[in-house]
Amino acid sequence: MSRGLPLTLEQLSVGVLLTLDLTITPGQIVCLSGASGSGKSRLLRAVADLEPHDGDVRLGEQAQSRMAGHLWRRRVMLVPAESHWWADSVGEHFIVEPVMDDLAALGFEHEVLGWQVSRLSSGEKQRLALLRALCRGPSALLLDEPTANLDETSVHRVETWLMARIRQEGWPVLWVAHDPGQIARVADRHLRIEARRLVDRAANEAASPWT
Ligand SMILES: Nc1ncnc2c1ncn2[C@@H]1O[C@H](COP(=O)(O)OP(=O)(O)OP(=O)(O)O)[C@@H](O)[C@H]1O
Repeated sequence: MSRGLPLTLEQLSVGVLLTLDLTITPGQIVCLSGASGSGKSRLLRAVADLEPHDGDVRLGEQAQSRMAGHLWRRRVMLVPAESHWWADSVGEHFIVEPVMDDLAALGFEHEVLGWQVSRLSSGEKQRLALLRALCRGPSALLLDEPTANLDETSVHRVETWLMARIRQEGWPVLWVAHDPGQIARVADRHLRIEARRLVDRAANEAASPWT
């Protein structure tokens, strides 16, 4: 591992969130929790340079402010809670064809690439959007509730697959999660938005999703 680059938030502020400083090391999963509307998705969008913000983000030595947004997002890959699909078939959305091991790990056969997007369930869309993002060769991942639409078995399957790929590739990861069980399973560090700041919480600390 550790062939990846660190992702560093420097004096970042977006919306009501106060200035944030954070370094995510290669292969590290930082889970981000917080009440609904506390600013988790906006923070991820700012790190992806999709939302106006103050401060800067660095991937290794590369500053977001000195790179075109579309090039930055190829490296710092946001997987939003709601995936976007623009072509008719699943396969048309993959720049690089996924390997069988990854398809199988997510519960798909190769033929899924020929399926029409219109027939996909919300859980199938979510798993395929994750796979599509990882196939693009990112250097860092921003995951916004990546298992929100999945049943319990699929949640565990996706977590196992994601963690293995993250460790293998050395991606720094910011992962928005509501479920304390998931945070306990996947987080190397747990940050919670409280009173407009990021507060360190124990990864296995139970937290009400409403507070
Ligand atoms: N472009 C914008 N301009 C102003 N306010 C915005 C903008 N986008 C989002 N907001 C507001 O910022 C707040 C944080 O939104 P955000 O989507 O980040 O919440 P969240 O923590 O991800 O919530 P949830 O867990 O419900 O998804 C919300 O009150 C939202 O209405």
